[in-house]
Amino acid sequence: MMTNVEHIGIAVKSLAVSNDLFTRLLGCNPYKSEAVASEGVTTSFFKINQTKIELLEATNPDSPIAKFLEKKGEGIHHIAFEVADIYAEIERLKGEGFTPLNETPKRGADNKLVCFLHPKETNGVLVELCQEIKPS
Ligand SMILES: CC[C@@H](C(=O)O)C(=O)SCCNC(=O)CCNC(=O)[C@H](O)C(C)(C)COP(=O)(O)OP(=O)(O)OC[C@H]1O[C@@H](n2cnc3c(N)ncnc32)[C@H](O)[C@@H]1OP(=O)(O)O
Ligand SMILES: [Co+2]
Repeated sequence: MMTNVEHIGIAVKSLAVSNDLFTRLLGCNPYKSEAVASEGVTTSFFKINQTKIELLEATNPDSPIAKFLEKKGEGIHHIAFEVADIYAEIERLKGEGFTPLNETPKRGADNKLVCFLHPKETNGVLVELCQEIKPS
């Protein structure tokens, strides 16, 4: 079950430039910056009440963010939905005819397990599912 929009991902050319821009825009500082090597990105996160914005900068030319910037330029890259049980949600979506890009959830930023759906299946919007990793 999807519970809420967990974050909106925005592809940027330069985190330094966009951190400054979003700090002035939102009136608050990013609360964390985190590199996720497996995705070829460095992120920074802003939070206003329950709304999270994830800025993403590419760390190598093969990164999905580098490709996106090349084709579409800076802008909204994905919408991430929080799910209660990512494994169950992947099975539910497969039953609805979707093909997750990664059937096995992978480690994302900000202590989350994540899974993506291709934008060609979802009206041109890259969808991310994410579930918080709880301490065992
Ligand atoms: C920080 C970790 C994590 C978190 O915890 O929050 C993240 O958010 S990581 C974010 C970066 N990682 C990903 O995006 C992983 C999932 N994405 C992918 O696997 C790929 O990007 C893709 C969606 C499969 C596309 O890859 P590929 O087919 O190799 O790229 P192309 O450049 O050839 O694009 C094909 C086609 O799709 C369009 N496209 C690509 N990305 C997007 C997008 N984000 N939104 C909308 N459309 C997208 C692209 O424009 C091409 O369209 P056409 O040119 O019309 O064919
Ligand atoms: Co994301």
